[in-house]
Amino acid sequence: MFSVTVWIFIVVAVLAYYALKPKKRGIKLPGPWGLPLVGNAFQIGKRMHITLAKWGTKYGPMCKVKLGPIEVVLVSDHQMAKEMLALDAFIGRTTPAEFTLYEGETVGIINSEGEIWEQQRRFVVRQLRDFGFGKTSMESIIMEEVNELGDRLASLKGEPVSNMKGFLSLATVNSLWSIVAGKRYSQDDPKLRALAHQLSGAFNEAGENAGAFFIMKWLKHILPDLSGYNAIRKMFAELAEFVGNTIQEHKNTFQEDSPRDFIDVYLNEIKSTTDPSSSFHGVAAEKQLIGVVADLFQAGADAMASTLNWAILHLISNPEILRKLQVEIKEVTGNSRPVSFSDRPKMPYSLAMVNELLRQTLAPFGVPHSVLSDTEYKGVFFPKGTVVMINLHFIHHDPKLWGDPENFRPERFLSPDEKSLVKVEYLNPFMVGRRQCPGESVARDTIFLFLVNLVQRFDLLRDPSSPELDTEPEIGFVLQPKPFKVIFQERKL
Ligand code: HEM
Repeated sequence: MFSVTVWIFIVVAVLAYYALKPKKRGIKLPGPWGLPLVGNAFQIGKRMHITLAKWGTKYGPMCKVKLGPIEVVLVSDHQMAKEMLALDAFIGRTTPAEFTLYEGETVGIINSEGEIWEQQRRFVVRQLRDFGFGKTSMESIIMEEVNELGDRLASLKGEPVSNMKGFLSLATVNSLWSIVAGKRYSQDDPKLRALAHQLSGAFNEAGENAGAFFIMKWLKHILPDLSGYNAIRKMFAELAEFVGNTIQEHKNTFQEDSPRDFIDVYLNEIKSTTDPSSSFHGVAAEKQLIGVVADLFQAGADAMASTLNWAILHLISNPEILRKLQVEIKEVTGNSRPVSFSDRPKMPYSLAMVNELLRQTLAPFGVPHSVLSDTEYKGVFFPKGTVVMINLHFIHHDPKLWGDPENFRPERFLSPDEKSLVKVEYLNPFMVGRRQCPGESVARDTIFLFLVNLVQRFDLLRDPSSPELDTEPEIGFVLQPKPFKVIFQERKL
């Protein structure tokens, strides 16, 4: 045991150390007071987007929130968000190592930074923009899924559907899988169900159960099962193995001069890369490919299915919107053919509907950013590593910008005569700046084609035996509709 003198010496030494240690400049911003270790976790509660919307109003365009021990700068002003995300200093990522594909290794786009991110992102943006392998176009791939989904819904002959999201997930995973891996399944094939679970469902389940762990990562050492840590690592290991096997199958049948899909084009890029410093060089690049494929599914498949699921719920809650869509579709196609991409310029109401759906904001804060190097913005000092979150749901529901944000009203994106679409600069569901979602056009194209073609073929009705419809989102990281039932009644066109 130490003597009293030694104790006094230790205490004085520790106090002197902290007193004399050079102070790192903190972030000087207003914000709610938090507890040590857990920060504002208890004040935030289960509906984080609602609490952070209140703080956005109370503390202004930039404030400081503590998620566990992590200080986060919350940006609640669209103009500021736009300016900040255009600056190189703010495009870092902050995803904890435990939540990445290979714990602590940088692969793919979403969680990478620097050269790897630049190279992988540039490649993906180019491939998604110039999409087309052989004779396959993006439109034909999406329409194949739209038509099969329509046939499946028609075969129910008016039976209420209680798992609309399930139907939509199979269709959107199938279309992304066709783009990425050149293969589609029948939508009732159990192999597709397994694929959808592996590529996006398991990620959501593991993520939803790990909310507390995300904030308090030390939980993994004491409660690896209960905290969700083990489930997350298992999910990533299975995902990497699954995508790795698909890539191996491609390598076995690969023909350099006739790429069939995204994976083949990527394998070609690896083959032609001679620069050893490139992330496309050699065997290591195959890990990058696994990371990129995993990113495309985790970022894309569920977001599209969930947005369409919201569309169905809003259509049965607002039959007037359904009618307006059907009128526009009839005017453009005469209902004698399906709607195609080329019809879009003549369909302002349908495009406004897509915008209004995206305004609902599935991921209320997008994907958090981090500061790459000490920097100053608007007189505020941001130390390297500061986490920055955009209060996107708040911006998309700020009464000062939208007037009646609580109403679902596609007309807000139309000119007063409702004949043309109006660009609204504070609608940014795909975020802005250098990290802006590279899947925006795939997402918009997919949502548009599914929505208008389903609405052309069916009347959507609420199930009279179901309780009142509720358009408040379910509690969770991602804002999903609460369970509902819908009846698809085929129209006589
Ligand atoms: C409704 C559909 C979608 C929405 C609302 C959406 C939204 C977003 C948002 C908010 C971000 C974060 C941007 C940032 O960090 O500032 C993002 C990133 C990303 N999205 Fe999407 N997305 C959708 C669909 C897709 C699709 C279909 C794909 C792929 C085909 C995709 C691929 C990605 C990727 C790879 C990133 C990471 C970009 C980077 O870190 O550089 N997304 N998305």
